[in-house]
Amino acid sequence: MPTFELGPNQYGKAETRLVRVERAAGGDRITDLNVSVALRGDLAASHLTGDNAAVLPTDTQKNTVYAFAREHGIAGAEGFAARLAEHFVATQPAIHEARVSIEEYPWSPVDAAHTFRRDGGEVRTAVVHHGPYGTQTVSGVKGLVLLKTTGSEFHGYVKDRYTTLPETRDRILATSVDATWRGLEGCPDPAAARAALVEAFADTYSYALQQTLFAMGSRVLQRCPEVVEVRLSLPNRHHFLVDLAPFGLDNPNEVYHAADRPYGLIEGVVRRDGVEIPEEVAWTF
Ligand SMILES: O=c1[nH]c(=O)c2[nH]c(=O)[nH]c2[nH]1
Repeated sequence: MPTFELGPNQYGKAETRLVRVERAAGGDRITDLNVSVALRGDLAASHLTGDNAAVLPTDTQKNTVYAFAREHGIAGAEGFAARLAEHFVATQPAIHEARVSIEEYPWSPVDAAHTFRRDGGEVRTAVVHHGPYGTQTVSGVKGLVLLKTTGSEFHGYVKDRYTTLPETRDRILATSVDATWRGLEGCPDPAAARAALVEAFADTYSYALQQTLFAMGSRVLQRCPEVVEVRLSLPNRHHFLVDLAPFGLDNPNEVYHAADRPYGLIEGVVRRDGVEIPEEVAWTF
């Protein structure tokens, strides 16, 4: 008779959508979040026998997210996530670790009163793990789309019998930045890190997206002294010059085909030298 055992497990309310309005005479402000809670602890009984004595319902977790937004405000995704994570561990004897992941959707005011415009597809991210190891915060940005029309070359690469790509001394460089960064203590300023990414993409003369990746990660480390590690995932959004010769037209770097796939995917981690970086807490299955 085969026997089975329960492996790692976690549970929680995923994707609680929360919009908070701060009403003010000078113009309202909104915070638009997608909050996911995951809890770990002594939860085997629920899985093995259906004994829910240690289970804080996911519905209650969702209510806690809304109640905390009212009681404590939000004041930054990282702080809000940490407050929630600490609450679940502090108040539930069976819960030893909590992870709160937040996606924040940025909105800009279109007037000085109460109308807003969603800022493209860009998302801010914050993930807080809280447990016996303390509190670890990983901040980030997803879908930050950047493009430069020049200042990018690509040549000198390996050529074999399958290579058709022409070398270029002038190309469009475009990407959609997914980045995370973490610090040794406290939570680094997410706006400063984001600004550093954009600035380095813009002012780095690029011979490869790989080089731009390192420059972007390095700039975050320069600008944010608390950050020890930056992870970047950069799809190369290829823009191919269209051959207009069949129509009797030249194409002096003007008309491009923006290909959506396949795309090169350049990924890497940039770390601060000589600093002991604590192992990242990441729950996986
Ligand atoms: O910046 C680039 N890096 C590459 O590795 C690569 N490969 C490719 O086909 N184009 C590019 N561009």
